[in-house]
Amino acid sequence: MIRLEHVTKVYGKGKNTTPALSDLDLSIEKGEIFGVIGHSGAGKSTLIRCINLLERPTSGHIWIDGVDLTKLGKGALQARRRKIGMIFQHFNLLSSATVYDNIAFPLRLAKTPEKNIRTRVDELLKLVGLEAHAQKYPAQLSGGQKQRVGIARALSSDPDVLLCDEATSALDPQTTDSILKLLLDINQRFNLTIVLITHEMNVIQSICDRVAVIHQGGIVEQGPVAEVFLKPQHPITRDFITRESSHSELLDAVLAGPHSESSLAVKISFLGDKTYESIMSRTVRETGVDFAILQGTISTLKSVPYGQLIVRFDGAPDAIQQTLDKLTAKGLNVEVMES
Ligand SMILES: Nc1ncnc2c1ncn2[C@@H]1O[C@H](COP(=O)(O)OP(=O)(O)OP(=O)(O)O)[C@@H](O)[C@H]1O
Repeated sequence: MIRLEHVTKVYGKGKNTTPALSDLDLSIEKGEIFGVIGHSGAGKSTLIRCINLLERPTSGHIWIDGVDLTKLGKGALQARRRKIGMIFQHFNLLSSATVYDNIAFPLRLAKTPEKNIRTRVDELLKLVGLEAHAQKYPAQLSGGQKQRVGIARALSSDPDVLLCDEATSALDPQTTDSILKLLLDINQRFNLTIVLITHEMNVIQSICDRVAVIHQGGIVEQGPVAEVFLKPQHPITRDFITRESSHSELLDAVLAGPHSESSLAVKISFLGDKTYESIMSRTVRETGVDFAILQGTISTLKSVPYGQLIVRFDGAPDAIQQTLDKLTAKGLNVEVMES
């Protein structure tokens, strides 16, 4: 549905230029929630703003439903943009307008009759759970409520794509969860394609179907979220995932602590039903190695259970290797740790 082809963006002119995106290709399917994650300055905002041409690429093409946006004239681009909603980290609401008027704003711009506006705004207020706040001003709302207004406003012209620019970065964890749930609900109810950028892996983990990791203006890794979590290939991806799984200094200390020469620290990841099976105990019974649990976590990737166990195996090297092979053959992801 959305395709970025050889997109390059360089800010500035002459000697004073900053490269932001370099020959970037990306495909996003209709109805999916696609996350782009990267560190500060990686090019996330530039990328998402290129999708609706808020930022025009220096070169390359942006295709949406087979139409190259970079080739559209002003009027046609404006019409297409109306079908691409966007929400922002700092909400970008009109402070002097009520919640109702903020949501009505794009409809008034499009010269929609007031009667139709009322029906649509009432629907949207209900959808985002703000029926009781229609006449309030943004300053009277919490961050989460402001973002709900942002979402309602973005949906007012019934878009087929919603772009989310760090939409939860200014919110506390609990409010973040409620906004992510709302986005997931909207995606499922209306088959709306959602593209979000974030620097937080938990956002990707909670609602995304696929993820791309951006670094220095290029995509270094992408795939279904479960696949990328289980087998991260690029060091930047590993870094994001490790931090998310609370790979703490405490764990580093435990890994470096006293242990026998014959032991080996291993990270084992489980997905789906395997999370509940007693694969570990059955395997070590077969191979005769001992193990100590150093850390264990369980969470979900969207709604799929996902577990991670860091253990230290103790036994003959052959028996440990056999254990690792058996765990891998049983579908677990096994990664030997450094110390
Ligand atoms: N308007 C601009 N003019 C000049 N350089 C810019 C502009 N906007 C972004 N850049 C530069 O482009 C690069 C990518 O910036 P971008 O904002 O896209 O990254 P980001 O991943 O969104 O970062 P952050 O998470 O900090 O917002 C950075 O080097 C940044 O300094």
